Amino acid sequence: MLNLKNVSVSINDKDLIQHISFTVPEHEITAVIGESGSGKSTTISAILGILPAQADIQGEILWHDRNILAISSKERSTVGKTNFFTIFQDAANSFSPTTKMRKQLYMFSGQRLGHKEELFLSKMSSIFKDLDLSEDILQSYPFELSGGMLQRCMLACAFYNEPALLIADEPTSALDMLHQQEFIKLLKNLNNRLGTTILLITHDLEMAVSTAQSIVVMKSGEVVETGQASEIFEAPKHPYTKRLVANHF
Ligand SMILES: Nc1ncnc2c1ncn2[C@@H]1O[C@H](COP(=O)(O)OP(=O)(O)OP(=O)(O)O)[C@@H](O)[C@H]1O
Repeated sequence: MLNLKNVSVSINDKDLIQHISFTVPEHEITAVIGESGSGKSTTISAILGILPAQADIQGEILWHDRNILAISSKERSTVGKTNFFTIFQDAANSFSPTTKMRKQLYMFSGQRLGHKEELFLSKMSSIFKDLDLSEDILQSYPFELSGGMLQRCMLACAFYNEPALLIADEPTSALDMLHQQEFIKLLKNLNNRLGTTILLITHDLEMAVSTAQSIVVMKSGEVVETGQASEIFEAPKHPYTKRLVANHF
């Protein structure tokens, strides 16, 4: 479904990622792992079409066999809006501090799909129950909620949108261990229940192996290894992956 072929990004002649190729199979969870600066965020920005204006991008990003790098920015934005949903690292930064959660959650879900507020409230209320979130949250400002709650609110929007592809960019790095585990459980639940394809970006190999079916390992702007999570864990091939596995387990 999502297929990156030979994707390279440079800014002012500096190579950020080089000849990246990997596939994100439909209905599966794929994790991209790599140390800081390996090019994970650049890869996500390339998929979402949010690279800085001065960036030069080469290669193909195929969404259901359609190269989204070769279509107009208007078409691209429609493809993104109707198929992708992204959860970023720190949910607190995704919400405006001066607007109550009800309005913001509506904006990220019901409004995005053209739903009236009534429909939004009934659908969101059942999602809140599933995620064990109190409806009082709707009347709160973001600063009144914990990081874990805000991140779960973003996930509630993902459940609402039922995107074909959910991109989760280091979604648990601002959470403590307990909330990390809870969040990953909910992410798996979304994948199980709705068949949502998930691209999880993380620097945590342990989380990648326990969450994803496939893993893409990045280092210095390149993909050095891809494979089933069990293969990567049991028989890593690239020296960098071997080091990662040895250090984590
Ligand atoms: N706008 C930019 N201009 C120039 N260089 C950039 C820009 N954005 C990122 N880079 C460089 O590109 C490389 C890849 O960065 P990127 O943020 O994609 O890595 P990452 O794996 O996501 O790291 P992290 O886990 O720290 O977010 C790094 O060397 C970074 O300094």
